[in-house]
Amino acid sequence: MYARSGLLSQRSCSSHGRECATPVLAAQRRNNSTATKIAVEFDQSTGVAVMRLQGPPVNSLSLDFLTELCINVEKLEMDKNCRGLILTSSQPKVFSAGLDIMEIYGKSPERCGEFWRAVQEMWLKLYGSSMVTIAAINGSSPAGGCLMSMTCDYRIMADNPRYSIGLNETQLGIVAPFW
Ligand SMILES: CC/C=C\C/C=C\CCC/C=C/CC(=O)SCCNC(=O)CCNC(=O)[C@H](O)C(C)(C)COP(=O)(O)OP(=O)(O)OC[C@H]1O[C@@H](n2cnc3c(N)ncnc32)[C@H](O)[C@@H]1OP(=O)(O)O
Repeated sequence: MYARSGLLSQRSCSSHGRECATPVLAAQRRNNSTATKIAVEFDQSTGVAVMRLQGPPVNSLSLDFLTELCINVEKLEMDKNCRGLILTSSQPKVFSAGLDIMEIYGKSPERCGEFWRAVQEMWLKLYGSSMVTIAAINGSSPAGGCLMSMTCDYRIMADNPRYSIGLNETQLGIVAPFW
């Protein structure tokens, strides 16, 4: 979902010194899902977009989720009026539970490869963004959730002792591929 006044066209541009993505994007080619796991509100007057993660129950990062996230970041990146992006969660108590472990458990090497490429695409898009990016971490954010927030320029976390954040994935026997 991308809510703002006016239509967002997928044009090539170089405003604000940015090189924009080509109109046909890798993430878009991959996206078959119609469900919306990301809601974006763009405030024209401030130039700041708020991206809410709304994948129940815990915003786990599935291939569909990552694809939708990348498409939305790309769209905002192409909008010369958008200068800032706040990433936050609509789910109670959880920012993101990290990678959807069902996407890697018992899957073929090809499928795992596709999934890890999508993970890489996500953090490269956020880390390389020309927008000022802020993770408003309003819940727990283990492993891939922590990675996602680390790729933002700034992080602010809700002060609640029940919320945790960190790279705990080795406890599950998961080692990120060599990038
Ligand atoms: C620039 C950077 C370069 C390099 C970076 C280097 C390294 C980065 C590597 C990143 C790698 C990441 C790997 C991963 O992310 S693996 C996933 C790790 N995640 C976890 O271990 C989280 C486990 N979950 C929890 O701790 C809790 O669920 C949580 C605190 C998030 C929420 O707790 P709550 O009590 O609110 O809910 P639950 O009842 O526990 O869960 C609800 C249902 O959600 C399911 N669930 C939870 N987490 C996941 C997940 N990750 N994937 C899929 N499903 C998940 C859980 O099983 C429950 O399901 P049901 O039982 O209701 O069916």
